[in-house]
Amino acid sequence: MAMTHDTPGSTGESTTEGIEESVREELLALRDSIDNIDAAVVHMLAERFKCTQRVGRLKADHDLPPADPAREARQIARLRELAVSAKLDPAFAEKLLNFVIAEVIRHHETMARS
Ligand SMILES: C=C(O[C@@H]1C=C(C(=O)O)C=C[C@H]1O)C(=O)O
Repeated sequence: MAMTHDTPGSTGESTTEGIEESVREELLALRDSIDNIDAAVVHMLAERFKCTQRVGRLKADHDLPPADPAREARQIARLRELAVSAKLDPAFAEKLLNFVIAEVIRHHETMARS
């Protein structure tokens, strides 16, 4: 899953110059909320990885396999249902979860080797 994109804003120019004041205010207010949501996502992911690191330790100590495909299938089915009820594209929710799980499994594989 490609998680990067071009970032034209990273060179310093802003899209909020030269636009109507009320539009600019609404855009800035929405961006404030987006920044808060992004911060929450980072904090939630950090907590999730704290848990998965502990799972990885348990698995490494007890010679359990890094991945559990049956568990993943249940998580994906559940997340797709949650996405539908939240009006989020379930295919996107599945891709995102798979992306996170792939990283977790990579960590668990590293822990199993050490
Ligand atoms: C965290 C675990 O290890 C792996 C990672 C998972 C996850 O990130 O949710 C789920 C299943 C496993 O493939 C687990 O087995 O619970």
